[in-house]
Amino acid sequence: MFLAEIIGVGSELIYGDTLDTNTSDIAVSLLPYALEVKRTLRVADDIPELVTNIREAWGRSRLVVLSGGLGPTADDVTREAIAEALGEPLELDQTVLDAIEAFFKSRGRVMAEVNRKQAMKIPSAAWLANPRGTAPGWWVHKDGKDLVALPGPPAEWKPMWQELLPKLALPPAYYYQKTFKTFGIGESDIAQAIGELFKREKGLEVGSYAKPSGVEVVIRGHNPAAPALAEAIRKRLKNVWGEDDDTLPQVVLRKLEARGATLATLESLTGGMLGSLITEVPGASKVYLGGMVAYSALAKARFGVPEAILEAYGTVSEAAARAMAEAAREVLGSTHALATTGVAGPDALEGKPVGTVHIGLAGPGETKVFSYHLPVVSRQTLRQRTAYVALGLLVRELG
Ligand SMILES: NC(=O)c1ccc[n+]([C@@H]2O[C@H](COP(=O)(O)O)[C@@H](O)[C@H]2O)c1
Repeated sequence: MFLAEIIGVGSELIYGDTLDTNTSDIAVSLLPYALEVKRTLRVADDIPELVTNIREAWGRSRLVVLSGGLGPTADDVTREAIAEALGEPLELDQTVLDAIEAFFKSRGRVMAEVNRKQAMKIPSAAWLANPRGTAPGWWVHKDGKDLVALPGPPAEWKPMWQELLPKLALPPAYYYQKTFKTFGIGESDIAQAIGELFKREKGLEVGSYAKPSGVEVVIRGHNPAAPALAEAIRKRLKNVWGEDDDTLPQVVLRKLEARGATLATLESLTGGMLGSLITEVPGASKVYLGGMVAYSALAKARFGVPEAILEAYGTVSEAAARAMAEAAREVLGSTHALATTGVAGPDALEGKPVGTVHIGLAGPGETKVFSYHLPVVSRQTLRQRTAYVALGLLVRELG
């Protein structure tokens, strides 16, 4: 297998002003080829640092892809760094300069002098047109290898890259990937269940990843034995609610729709997150009647939670969660309802510690309440986790 390396360029990637998704998106796009991406880098807008890294990557790899640093300002130095690393001069291309000027004119603006540098390239590079921006990319094919420089904005580089990929004539390879999505079990239990099948060998990799919607198990690799391994792992996993691109809200809605059921929500702790997750799915209206955010005791009472329950047990209680789910089901006339209540912090509430969560699930038969002490990472993650747990519980209940 040949190596491919991907370098994200920009100080903003190092400090997190912009989260780097480009290097992994490019790595994923290379999976169907016989190239191995063993490292991706993020490098500051610093010529010496870039030159060193480009030289190293170019020395050992079949393909080097850079993203970012092709803008017009002083901190955009990818072109200069490639020129120095490959030992070639930068030359102005009048045709490209005219095209950049025309791009500005078409938007009723005048090209600034700084944009001139975007029309510079080294002799061995071919231009990659960028119809969505002013920064054209470069494609260098030299010594049987390729180096590609793409602009940073995804809306600009993605179509350019899609067009270029077939032209690079990269060696194709068999590739398989399967993701199993689980609910309600931890990573260590999953490792236990998978046992000796949890392997990492040449061209075959099993990984488990904790996500807000539960632990995901991924089987991937270029090895033709991958599908059989995935099948064997699937047999050992319990609580799988979906695969690959499935999302929890999607699966909830699909299952409810299949049985002609409808859903309502009454949210306190999650303040609308549950409704928001559900309504992300196109066609949610076929199943989701709606929901209410009842953050105060007053709102809970107005939506039909008996005041006596709130007074006797508090708003963060099993009894409140039960009454909330039943009230939602009653008020909207749905077959099913979910309710959330809990303490997101920073302080304890009603004598209950941060992380206390009660989820009410009302169905045509009975109402169930699930109570948790979720790990307190932050207010936001606790609330998000609660919304996903509520959906996971409903999926499990629906079978
Ligand atoms: N019944 C509920 O779930 C409910 C409603 C309002 C606030 N709270 C909690 O009370 C505490 C104080 O709330 P605020 O930080 O929104 O003022 C937080 O921990 C919050 O999560 C819980």
